[in-house]
Amino acid sequence: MGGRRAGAPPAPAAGSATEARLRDAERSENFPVALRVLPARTRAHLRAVYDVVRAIDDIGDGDDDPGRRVGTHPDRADPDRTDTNRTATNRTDTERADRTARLHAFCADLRRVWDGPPGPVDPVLQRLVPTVRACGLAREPFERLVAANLADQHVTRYRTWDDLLGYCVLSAEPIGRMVLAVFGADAPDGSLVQRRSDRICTALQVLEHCQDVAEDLGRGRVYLPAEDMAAFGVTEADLTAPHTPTTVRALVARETERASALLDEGAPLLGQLHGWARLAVAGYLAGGRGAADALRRSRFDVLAGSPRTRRRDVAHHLVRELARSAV
Ligand SMILES: CC(C)=CCC/C(C)=C/CC/C(C)=C/COP(=O)(O)OP(=O)(O)O
Repeated sequence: MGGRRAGAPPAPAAGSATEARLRDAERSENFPVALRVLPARTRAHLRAVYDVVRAIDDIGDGDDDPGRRVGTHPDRADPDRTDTNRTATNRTDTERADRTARLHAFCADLRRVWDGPPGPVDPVLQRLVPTVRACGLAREPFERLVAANLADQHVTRYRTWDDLLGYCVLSAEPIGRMVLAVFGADAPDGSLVQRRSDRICTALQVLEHCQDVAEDLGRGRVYLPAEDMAAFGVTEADLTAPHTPTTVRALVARETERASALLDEGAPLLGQLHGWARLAVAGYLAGGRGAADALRRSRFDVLAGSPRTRRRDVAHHLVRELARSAV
Protein backbone atom coordinates (compact mmCIF):
# COMPACT_ATOMS: atom_id res chain seq x y z
CA MET A 1 0.00 0.00 0.00
CA GLY A 2 1.85 3.03 -1.16
CA GLY A 3 1.05 6.72 -1.06
CA ARG A 4 -0.16 6.75 -4.66
CA ARG A 5 -3.58 8.08 -3.97
CA ALA A 6 -2.98 11.78 -4.23
CA GLY A 7 -5.24 13.82 -6.49
CA ALA A 8 -8.70 12.68 -5.49
CA PRO A 9 -11.32 13.35 -8.17
CA PRO A 10 -13.57 16.38 -7.81
CA ALA A 11 -16.95 15.67 -6.27
CA PRO A 12 -19.77 15.40 -8.81
CA ALA A 13 -22.22 18.28 -9.04
CA ALA A 14 -24.40 17.97 -5.97
CA GLY A 15 -28.13 17.97 -6.56
CA SER A 16 -28.00 17.03 -10.26
CA ALA A 17 -30.41 14.34 -11.46
CA THR A 18 -27.51 12.13 -12.53
CA GLU A 19 -25.86 12.49 -9.14
CA ALA A 20 -29.10 11.66 -7.33
CA ARG A 21 -29.61 8.56 -9.50
CA LEU A 22 -26.04 7.37 -8.91
CA ARG A 23 -26.25 7.82 -5.12
CA ASP A 24 -29.65 6.11 -5.09
CA ALA A 25 -28.25 3.10 -6.99
CA GLU A 26 -25.22 3.08 -4.72
CA ARG A 27 -27.35 2.50 -1.64
CA SER A 28 -28.84 -0.68 -3.11
CA GLU A 29 -25.65 -2.34 -4.29
CA ASN A 30 -22.71 -4.22 -2.97
CA PHE A 31 -20.08 -2.04 -4.56
CA PRO A 32 -17.76 -0.78 -1.83
CA VAL A 33 -18.41 2.92 -1.66
CA ALA A 34 -20.65 2.50 1.38
CA LEU A 35 -17.63 1.82 3.55
CA ARG A 36 -17.80 5.10 5.38
CA VAL A 37 -14.84 4.34 7.56
CA LEU A 38 -12.40 4.57 4.65
CA PRO A 39 -10.30 7.70 4.26
CA ALA A 40 -12.12 10.35 2.23
CA ARG A 41 -9.61 10.21 -0.59
CA THR A 42 -9.95 6.43 -1.01
CA ARG A 43 -13.72 6.76 -0.94
CA ALA A 44 -13.56 9.45 -3.60
CA HIS A 45 -11.50 7.17 -5.86
CA LEU A 46 -13.84 4.23 -5.27
CA ARG A 47 -16.80 6.44 -6.03
CA ALA A 48 -15.21 7.69 -9.25
CA VAL A 49 -14.74 4.06 -10.32
CA TYR A 50 -18.21 3.07 -9.14
CA ASP A 51 -19.85 5.85 -11.13
CA VAL A 52 -18.21 4.64 -14.34
CA VAL A 53 -19.16 1.02 -13.60
CA ARG A 54 -22.74 2.15 -12.93
CA ALA A 55 -22.81 4.27 -16.10
CA ILE A 56 -21.74 1.27 -18.20
CA ASP A 57 -24.37 -0.94 -16.55
CA ASP A 58 -27.06 1.69 -16.96
CA ILE A 59 -26.38 2.07 -20.67
CA GLY A 60 -26.38 -1.72 -21.02
CA ASP A 61 -29.68 -2.02 -19.13
CA GLY A 62 -31.29 1.00 -20.79
CA ASP A 63 -31.71 2.43 -17.28
CA ASP A 64 -30.10 5.75 -18.09
CA ASP A 65 -33.19 6.57 -20.11
CA PRO A 66 -36.23 5.18 -18.27
CA GLY A 67 -38.59 6.02 -21.13
CA ARG A 68 -36.90 3.39 -23.27
CA ARG A 69 -37.06 0.41 -20.91
CA VAL A 70 -39.18 -2.63 -21.72
CA GLY A 71 -39.74 -5.88 -19.84
CA THR A 72 -38.92 -8.60 -22.35
CA HIS A 73 -40.34 -11.61 -20.54
CA PRO A 74 -43.74 -12.43 -22.03
CA ASP A 75 -45.25 -13.29 -18.64
CA ARG A 76 -44.33 -9.94 -17.22
CA ALA A 77 -44.99 -7.80 -20.25
CA ASP A 78 -46.78 -4.49 -19.76
CA PRO A 79 -50.51 -5.36 -19.95
CA ASP A 80 -51.30 -1.92 -21.41
CA ARG A 81 -49.13 -2.45 -24.43
CA THR A 82 -51.30 -2.48 -27.54
CA ASP A 83 -48.60 -2.96 -30.16
CA THR A 84 -48.44 -6.25 -32.01
CA ASN A 85 -45.70 -8.79 -31.24
CA ARG A 86 -44.02 -7.92 -34.49
CA THR A 87 -43.85 -4.22 -33.61
CA ALA A 88 -42.68 -5.05 -30.08
CA THR A 89 -39.89 -7.20 -31.51
CA ASN A 90 -38.83 -4.42 -33.84
CA ARG A 91 -38.86 -1.95 -30.98
CA THR A 92 -36.79 -4.25 -28.79
CA ASP A 93 -34.33 -4.82 -31.65
CA THR A 94 -34.06 -1.08 -32.17
CA GLU A 95 -33.45 -0.49 -28.48
CA ARG A 96 -30.82 -3.22 -28.37
CA ALA A 97 -29.06 -1.68 -31.38
CA ASP A 98 -29.27 1.73 -29.71
CA ARG A 99 -27.77 0.42 -26.45
CA THR A 100 -25.03 -1.35 -28.40
CA ALA A 101 -24.15 1.84 -30.26
CA ARG A 102 -24.12 3.82 -27.02
CA LEU A 103 -21.89 1.27 -25.30
CA HIS A 104 -19.42 1.55 -28.19
CA ALA A 105 -19.56 5.34 -28.01
CA PHE A 106 -19.00 5.30 -24.24
CA CYS A 107 -16.07 2.91 -24.72
CA ALA A 108 -14.50 5.25 -27.27
CA ASP A 109 -14.85 8.10 -24.76
CA LEU A 110 -13.50 5.84 -21.99
CA ARG A 111 -10.31 5.26 -24.00
CA ARG A 112 -9.67 9.01 -23.98
CA VAL A 113 -9.12 8.74 -20.21
CA TRP A 114 -5.86 6.94 -21.04
CA ASP A 115 -5.19 8.15 -24.59
CA GLY A 116 -6.07 11.84 -24.19
CA PRO A 117 -5.64 14.70 -24.79
CA PRO A 118 -8.27 15.35 -25.80
CA GLY A 119 -9.81 13.97 -22.64
CA PRO A 120 -13.23 12.32 -22.33
CA VAL A 121 -16.45 14.24 -22.91
CA ASP A 122 -18.68 12.44 -20.40
CA PRO A 123 -18.46 14.08 -16.94
CA VAL A 124 -18.40 10.66 -15.25
CA LEU A 125 -15.29 9.81 -17.26
CA GLN A 126 -13.75 13.21 -16.64
CA ARG A 127 -13.99 12.47 -12.92
CA LEU A 128 -12.21 9.16 -13.48
CA VAL A 129 -9.09 10.83 -14.92
CA PRO A 130 -7.48 11.84 -11.58
CA THR A 131 -8.24 8.39 -10.12
CA VAL A 132 -6.62 6.63 -13.06
CA ARG A 133 -3.55 8.85 -12.68
CA ALA A 134 -3.33 8.55 -8.90
CA CYS A 135 -3.99 4.81 -8.65
CA GLY A 136 -2.51 3.65 -11.96
CA LEU A 137 -5.80 1.99 -12.97
CA ALA A 138 -5.65 -0.12 -16.12
CA ARG A 139 -8.11 0.32 -18.96
CA GLU A 140 -8.69 -3.37 -19.57
CA PRO A 141 -11.07 -4.10 -16.64
CA PHE A 142 -13.33 -1.24 -17.74
CA GLU A 143 -13.32 -2.56 -21.31
CA ARG A 144 -14.28 -5.98 -19.99
CA LEU A 145 -17.31 -4.47 -18.28
CA VAL A 146 -18.32 -2.88 -21.56
CA ALA A 147 -17.87 -6.28 -23.23
CA ALA A 148 -20.14 -7.86 -20.57
CA ASN A 149 -22.82 -5.30 -21.29
CA LEU A 150 -22.45 -5.76 -25.05
CA ALA A 151 -22.91 -9.50 -24.51
CA ASP A 152 -26.01 -8.75 -22.41
CA GLN A 153 -27.64 -7.31 -25.53
CA HIS A 154 -27.87 -10.72 -27.16
CA VAL A 155 -27.14 -13.31 -24.44
CA THR A 156 -29.90 -13.77 -21.86
CA ARG A 157 -29.42 -17.45 -20.98
CA TYR A 158 -26.40 -19.54 -19.94
CA ARG A 159 -26.14 -23.18 -20.90
CA THR A 160 -23.71 -24.37 -18.24
CA TRP A 161 -22.13 -23.26 -14.96
CA ASP A 162 -18.87 -22.76 -16.86
CA ASP A 163 -20.65 -20.46 -19.32
CA LEU A 164 -21.89 -18.41 -16.36
CA LEU A 165 -18.37 -18.27 -14.93
CA GLY A 166 -17.21 -17.03 -18.33
CA TYR A 167 -19.72 -14.20 -18.07
CA CYS A 168 -18.43 -13.34 -14.58
CA VAL A 169 -14.90 -13.00 -16.02
CA LEU A 170 -16.31 -10.02 -17.91
CA SER A 171 -18.90 -8.70 -15.48
CA ALA A 172 -17.55 -9.30 -11.95
CA GLU A 173 -13.81 -10.00 -11.91
CA PRO A 174 -12.89 -6.57 -13.34
CA ILE A 175 -14.43 -4.87 -10.31
CA GLY A 176 -12.08 -6.63 -7.91
CA ARG A 177 -9.15 -5.67 -10.11
CA MET A 178 -10.20 -2.03 -9.99
CA VAL A 179 -10.69 -2.12 -6.23
CA LEU A 180 -7.27 -3.71 -5.67
CA ALA A 181 -5.72 -0.99 -7.81
CA VAL A 182 -7.46 1.78 -5.88
CA PHE A 183 -5.96 0.36 -2.69
CA GLY A 184 -2.55 0.06 -4.31
CA ALA A 185 -2.47 -3.71 -3.61
CA ASP A 186 0.27 -5.69 -5.28
CA ALA A 187 -1.75 -7.86 -7.68
CA PRO A 188 0.17 -8.75 -10.82
CA ASP A 189 -1.56 -10.71 -13.58
CA GLY A 190 -2.00 -14.36 -12.65
CA SER A 191 -1.05 -13.77 -9.02
CA LEU A 192 -2.78 -15.50 -6.13
CA VAL A 193 -4.06 -12.12 -4.96
CA GLN A 194 -5.75 -11.59 -8.30
CA ARG A 195 -7.14 -15.12 -8.53
CA ARG A 196 -8.61 -14.93 -5.03
CA SER A 197 -10.14 -11.56 -5.79
CA ASP A 198 -11.69 -13.09 -8.94
CA ARG A 199 -13.25 -15.88 -6.85
CA ILE A 200 -14.83 -13.44 -4.41
CA CYS A 201 -16.20 -11.24 -7.18
CA THR A 202 -17.67 -14.20 -9.06
CA ALA A 203 -19.27 -15.45 -5.84
CA LEU A 204 -20.81 -12.02 -5.17
CA GLN A 205 -22.22 -11.93 -8.67
CA VAL A 206 -23.68 -15.46 -8.45
CA LEU A 207 -25.22 -14.70 -5.04
CA GLU A 208 -26.80 -11.58 -6.47
CA HIS A 209 -28.20 -13.68 -9.31
CA CYS A 210 -29.62 -16.13 -6.75
CA GLN A 211 -31.25 -13.34 -4.75
CA ASP A 212 -32.64 -11.66 -7.85
CA VAL A 213 -34.04 -14.58 -9.87
CA ALA A 214 -37.50 -12.96 -10.10
CA GLU A 215 -36.18 -9.47 -10.84
CA ASP A 216 -33.83 -10.76 -13.54
CA LEU A 217 -36.62 -12.77 -15.12
CA GLY A 218 -38.66 -9.57 -15.28
CA ARG A 219 -35.82 -8.16 -17.37
CA GLY A 220 -35.86 -11.19 -19.62
CA ARG A 221 -32.76 -12.78 -18.04
CA VAL A 222 -32.17 -16.19 -16.52
CA TYR A 223 -28.77 -16.67 -14.90
CA LEU A 224 -29.52 -20.15 -13.54
CA PRO A 225 -27.64 -22.34 -16.03
CA ALA A 226 -29.98 -24.30 -18.33
CA GLU A 227 -28.08 -27.52 -17.69
CA ASP A 228 -28.59 -27.17 -13.92
CA MET A 229 -32.25 -26.26 -14.39
CA ALA A 230 -32.76 -29.46 -16.37
CA ALA A 231 -30.88 -31.51 -13.77
CA PHE A 232 -33.17 -30.16 -11.02
CA GLY A 233 -36.32 -30.51 -13.13
CA VAL A 234 -36.86 -26.74 -13.29
CA THR A 235 -38.47 -25.08 -16.31
CA GLU A 236 -38.64 -21.37 -17.03
CA ALA A 237 -42.38 -21.50 -16.39
CA ASP A 238 -41.56 -22.63 -12.81
CA LEU A 239 -39.70 -19.34 -12.32
CA THR A 240 -42.92 -17.39 -12.83
CA ALA A 241 -44.76 -19.18 -9.98
CA PRO A 242 -45.95 -16.93 -7.12
CA HIS A 243 -44.57 -19.41 -4.57
CA THR A 244 -41.12 -20.86 -5.11
CA PRO A 245 -41.43 -24.55 -6.06
CA THR A 246 -39.29 -27.05 -4.15
CA THR A 247 -37.29 -27.84 -7.28
CA VAL A 248 -36.36 -24.17 -7.74
CA ARG A 249 -35.39 -23.89 -4.07
CA ALA A 250 -33.12 -26.93 -4.42
CA LEU A 251 -31.47 -25.46 -7.50
CA VAL A 252 -30.90 -22.05 -5.89
CA ALA A 253 -29.53 -23.84 -2.79
CA ARG A 254 -27.06 -25.63 -5.04
CA GLU A 255 -25.87 -22.40 -6.72
CA THR A 256 -25.66 -20.70 -3.31
CA GLU A 257 -23.39 -23.46 -2.02
CA ARG A 258 -21.22 -23.18 -5.13
CA ALA A 259 -20.90 -19.44 -4.57
CA SER A 260 -20.10 -19.99 -0.87
CA ALA A 261 -17.33 -22.39 -1.90
CA LEU A 262 -15.92 -19.65 -4.15
CA LEU A 263 -16.01 -17.25 -1.20
CA ASP A 264 -14.09 -19.85 0.84
CA GLU A 265 -11.48 -20.09 -1.92
CA GLY A 266 -11.13 -16.33 -2.09
CA ALA A 267 -11.15 -15.64 1.66
CA PRO A 268 -7.39 -16.17 2.21
CA LEU A 269 -6.94 -12.98 0.17
CA LEU A 270 -7.51 -11.09 3.42
CA GLY A 271 -4.26 -12.48 4.82
CA GLN A 272 -2.43 -11.05 1.80
CA LEU A 273 -3.77 -7.54 2.23
CA HIS A 274 -3.06 -4.84 4.77
CA GLY A 275 -4.67 -1.77 6.25
CA TRP A 276 -7.73 -0.32 4.56
CA ALA A 277 -7.58 -2.82 1.69
CA ARG A 278 -7.93 -5.69 4.13
CA LEU A 279 -10.83 -4.03 5.92
CA ALA A 280 -12.63 -3.18 2.68
CA VAL A 281 -12.24 -6.63 1.16
CA ALA A 282 -13.36 -8.19 4.46
CA GLY A 283 -16.47 -6.04 4.04
CA TYR A 284 -17.20 -7.40 0.54
CA LEU A 285 -16.55 -10.94 1.68
CA ALA A 286 -18.86 -10.43 4.65
CA GLY A 287 -21.47 -9.00 2.27
CA GLY A 288 -21.31 -12.23 0.28
CA ARG A 289 -21.59 -14.36 3.42
CA GLY A 290 -24.56 -12.24 4.51
CA ALA A 291 -26.23 -12.73 1.12
CA ALA A 292 -25.80 -16.50 1.41
CA ASP A 293 -27.30 -16.31 4.94
CA ALA A 294 -30.29 -14.39 3.58
CA LEU A 295 -30.88 -17.01 0.91
CA ARG A 296 -30.65 -19.84 3.44
CA ARG A 297 -32.87 -18.02 5.95
CA SER A 298 -35.57 -17.58 3.29
CA ARG A 299 -35.23 -21.29 2.51
CA PHE A 300 -34.37 -20.15 -1.00
CA ASP A 301 -37.79 -18.60 -1.53
CA VAL A 302 -36.49 -16.31 -4.26
CA LEU A 303 -39.67 -15.87 -6.29
CA ALA A 304 -41.68 -14.08 -3.58
CA GLY A 305 -39.05 -11.30 -3.67
CA SER A 306 -35.28 -10.98 -3.32
CA PRO A 307 -34.12 -12.30 0.09
CA ARG A 308 -32.43 -9.24 1.56
CA THR A 309 -29.06 -9.29 3.27
CA ARG A 310 -29.20 -8.24 6.94
CA ARG A 311 -26.66 -5.70 8.18
CA ARG A 312 -26.19 -7.56 11.42
CA ASP A 313 -25.20 -10.73 9.51
CA VAL A 314 -22.67 -8.74 7.51
CA ALA A 315 -21.27 -7.18 10.71
CA HIS A 316 -21.01 -10.62 12.30
CA HIS A 317 -19.13 -12.03 9.28
CA LEU A 318 -16.90 -8.98 9.05
CA VAL A 319 -15.65 -9.52 12.59
CA ARG A 320 -15.21 -13.24 11.97
CA GLU A 321 -13.34 -12.84 8.68
CA LEU A 322 -11.01 -10.24 10.15
CA ALA A 323 -10.32 -12.41 13.19
CA ARG A 324 -9.72 -15.49 11.03
CA SER A 325 -7.33 -13.70 8.71
CA ALA A 326 -5.31 -12.39 11.66
CA VAL A 327 -4.28 -15.87 12.89
C1 LIG B 1 -10.97 -7.07 -4.19
C2 LIG B 1 -12.37 -7.53 -4.18
C3 LIG B 1 -12.60 -8.96 -3.97
C4 LIG B 1 -13.35 -6.62 -4.35
C5 LIG B 1 -14.80 -6.92 -4.43
C6 LIG B 1 -15.44 -5.92 -5.36
C7 LIG B 1 -16.93 -6.16 -5.59
C8 LIG B 1 -17.88 -5.50 -4.67
C9 LIG B 1 -17.33 -6.95 -6.61
C10 LIG B 1 -18.76 -7.20 -6.93
C11 LIG B 1 -18.91 -7.89 -8.25
C12 LIG B 1 -20.33 -7.84 -8.71
C13 LIG B 1 -21.36 -8.58 -7.97
C14 LIG B 1 -20.66 -7.08 -9.75
C15 LIG B 1 -22.06 -6.83 -10.20
O1 LIG B 1 -22.64 -6.00 -9.25
P1 LIG B 1 -23.81 -4.99 -9.60
O2 LIG B 1 -24.49 -4.68 -8.32
O3 LIG B 1 -23.30 -3.86 -10.42
O4 LIG B 1 -24.68 -5.95 -10.46
P2 LIG B 1 -25.70 -5.60 -11.57
O5 LIG B 1 -24.88 -5.34 -12.78
O6 LIG B 1 -26.49 -6.88 -11.67
O7 LIG B 1 -26.47 -4.42 -11.10
